[in-house]
Parts: sequence; structure tokens; C-alpha cells
Amino acid sequence: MIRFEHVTKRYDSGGEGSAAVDDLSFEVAEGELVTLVGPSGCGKTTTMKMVNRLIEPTSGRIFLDGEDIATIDPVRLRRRIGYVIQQVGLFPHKTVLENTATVPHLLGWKRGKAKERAAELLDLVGLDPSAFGDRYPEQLSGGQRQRVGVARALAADPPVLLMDEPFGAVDPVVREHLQSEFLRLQSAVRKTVLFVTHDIEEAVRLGDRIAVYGQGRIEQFDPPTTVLGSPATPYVADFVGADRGLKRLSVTPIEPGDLEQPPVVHVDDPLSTAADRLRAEDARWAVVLDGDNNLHGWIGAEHVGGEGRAGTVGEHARRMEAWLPVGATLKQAFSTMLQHDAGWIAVIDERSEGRFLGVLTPAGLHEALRRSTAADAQAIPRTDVALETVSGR
Ligand SMILES: Nc1ncnc2c1ncn2[C@@H]1O[C@H](COP(=O)(O)OP(=O)(O)OP(=O)(O)O)[C@@H](O)[C@H]1O
Repeated sequence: MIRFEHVTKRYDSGGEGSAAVDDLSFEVAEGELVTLVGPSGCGKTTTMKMVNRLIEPTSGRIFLDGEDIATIDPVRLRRRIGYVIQQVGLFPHKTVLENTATVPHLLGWKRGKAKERAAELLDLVGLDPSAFGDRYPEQLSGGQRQRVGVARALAADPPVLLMDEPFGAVDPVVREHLQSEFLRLQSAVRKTVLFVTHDIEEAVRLGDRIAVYGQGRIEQFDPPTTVLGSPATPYVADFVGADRGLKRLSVTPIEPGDLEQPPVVHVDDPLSTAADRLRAEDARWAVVLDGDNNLHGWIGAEHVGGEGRAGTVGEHARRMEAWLPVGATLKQAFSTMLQHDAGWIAVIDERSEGRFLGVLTPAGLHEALRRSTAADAQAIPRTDVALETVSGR
């Protein structure tokens, strides 16, 4: 969708000094979100502005959907590209609705249709058009202004979005909120996005892939798990930080293969069945499922044992206090385990009405981290670390 071929940009015409962008080649697939991250002055903004021809390369070529952008009229080109910048650049004397409708208006849409589209977009970015549409930019918070900036960039439904530190000017809490909203939005609209940031946390959270910049060059161009798990150079390792293992927790999803299979009993089973099962598997607890194989709770050896215990599993089962859907991150799993002081966490499949899939244990979590980068799998032999018994609380 976007392809850079040996692109260099020198600001000094003589070409003596170092290039702001030096022989850059990479490709962004359709619907992919690539974050460009690196220290100040490394060439991120220059890279981005060459895509909508606010800056012309000194040499090399850039293609959009296979078309060399040097051959496209810049005004026509920019209609295909939404642009969001930190200093939003809203028109102060226009209302929020008018600001959002700017591009459809420039494209000659009828007034009613442009406003209708603007209202739709405001809604999409979480601003109620009836409450905010008639306000002026100065009557909005920083976070709300950024949302208007995103809505405006999306208004003419361009296939490509360029975003230059769009959430840089808001406080960390609002920033995280805007990031979540943007991810939700992106999963619905699937634009091809180049997103500039100097914040590695943001790059990791948002990017399908991350381009880590050194001076004018990309040092590594990989998915977040790979950048965090196997930094390509000491520079990248230093840039992503010594706590990259922790950061990886937040980008690695739980997969069915990470799960252990503890003994399972059903609510209608007699207690003796549960006792037999626990004894046979030398386990201290079992997961309890209902008739539809959905998670009901759990039952411990201490609840089934003892003389004269009668009744069904359902009558003695304990409520499951926490569980997670498959696909949740390892960070969520770890945090849930800590919060509930639990040695394991049940994982269900939300897409099939909550079917129980297995449990994640600390050992499973460790394995999941190891499989999260291919390079890890090569570097460390994957010994079988299956637990002999699953320990309870
Ligand atoms: N118009 C210009 N004229 C001369 N030099 C420039 C110009 N714009 C940028 N530069 C230089 O090019 C280099 C790359 O700048 P660029 O703005 O692309 O970096 P950046 O990674 O986006 O930085 P930041 O995170 O600080 O915005 C810097 O050394 C900068 O000083």
C-alpha cells in the first residue's frame, strides 16, 4: 500500500552534512498500522511528510497503491490521505461540526451530506454531535480536540492516515484512553496508518509493526513482540528499555496452546466422582462445568473428601472469581492472578458462549512469553515444562 524505495532526504542542498532520512526502504501493507518510533530529530516526521508531499525526497521513490506519488498532483494526493498532527490545527472560528466537515466540504459535497457525515464521525470518535457539534474548539478539552482532529482526518474516508504524535499533548491518563479508542476505531475502519511517536509504550501498544529509528535509518522493523523479545541491535535494546520483558506481557495474547488441562467435573456429578477424579490425577482441585460445558466454578480436594460427604458437585462447588477470554493479554492474566491471589486463571472462549478452554498457570505464562518470539524459540530449546500437578491457591 505504501512503499519506500531507497528514499533519502537532505535538507542542506550541498549534501555535505548527514541526511535527515538515509536510504530508507520499507513497505506498509493495506490496513496495517505501523508506528515510527525513535528519539527527537531521527527523521520520523520527515518520513511521514514525504508521503503526502509536504516534503519532497532528495532521492528515491515512494509508492501509494503501486503509484509513484511524484506523479500525482499533491492536492489530489492529499485527498487520499488523512493527516492528524499534535497541534490539531482546528479552525478556531468554526464549530466542531464545521471543522469535521472541512474535507468533504472542500471536495464539494452538498452541505447537508457533509454535516451528516461529520456528525457520524464525531459519534465514531466518542463525541456526541448534539452536545459538541456546535461548540468551538476553545470550548473543548485537549483530549476532545484530538478526537475532533481524528474525526476530521477520517471524514472523507481516505484509505491512508498519517498521524504525527496525535496524542502527544494530553496527559498520560487521557492519552491511554485515546489510544484505546483509536484501537477500537482502527479495528472497525482498518486504515493504512503511519503513526509517529517518541514513546515506545505507545508504539508497542498501537503498532501491528514498529519501525525503530536510529539516526535517519530504521534499525528494526518488526511486530512489537519481536522488537521487545529480540531487539535487533544494542541500540534498539537500549531504546526499548531494560523492562522490555514486562512490556512484552502487554502485547502477548493468551493462546489455547498455553493452557493446562486440569481435572474437570460437572455440576450434576456425585461428589464421589469428583473425589475419584482428583485422586486419579493427583490434583488438589478440579474445574466445575455446567451442562453446556460452560464455566461454573471449582471444587477443592477438601470439599469432596471426608466420610459421609454426599450430594452433587454443584452443591459444594466454589464460585470462580475471575476468568479471562482467550486472546486477553498475559499482562491481564498476570494482573488478575495477583489481584485474586490465585495460582491459576480459567480461560474461556467468548466466541462460543463462554466454553471453558483450560487454565493458565505461571508456568504456562512463562511458556507463552517464550513462544511469543520466533527468535526466542530458536535461541532457547523449548523443553517440555508441563506441570506434574497444578497447584491450587
Ligand atoms: N525544514 C528543515 N530544514 C532543515 N533541517 C530540518 C528541517 N526539518 C527537519 N530538519 C532536520 O532533520 C532531522 C530530522 O527531523 P524530523 O523532524 O524528521 O525528526 P523527528 O524524528 O520527527 O523529530 P521529533 O521527534 O523531534 O519531531 C533533524 O535533525 C532536523 O533538525
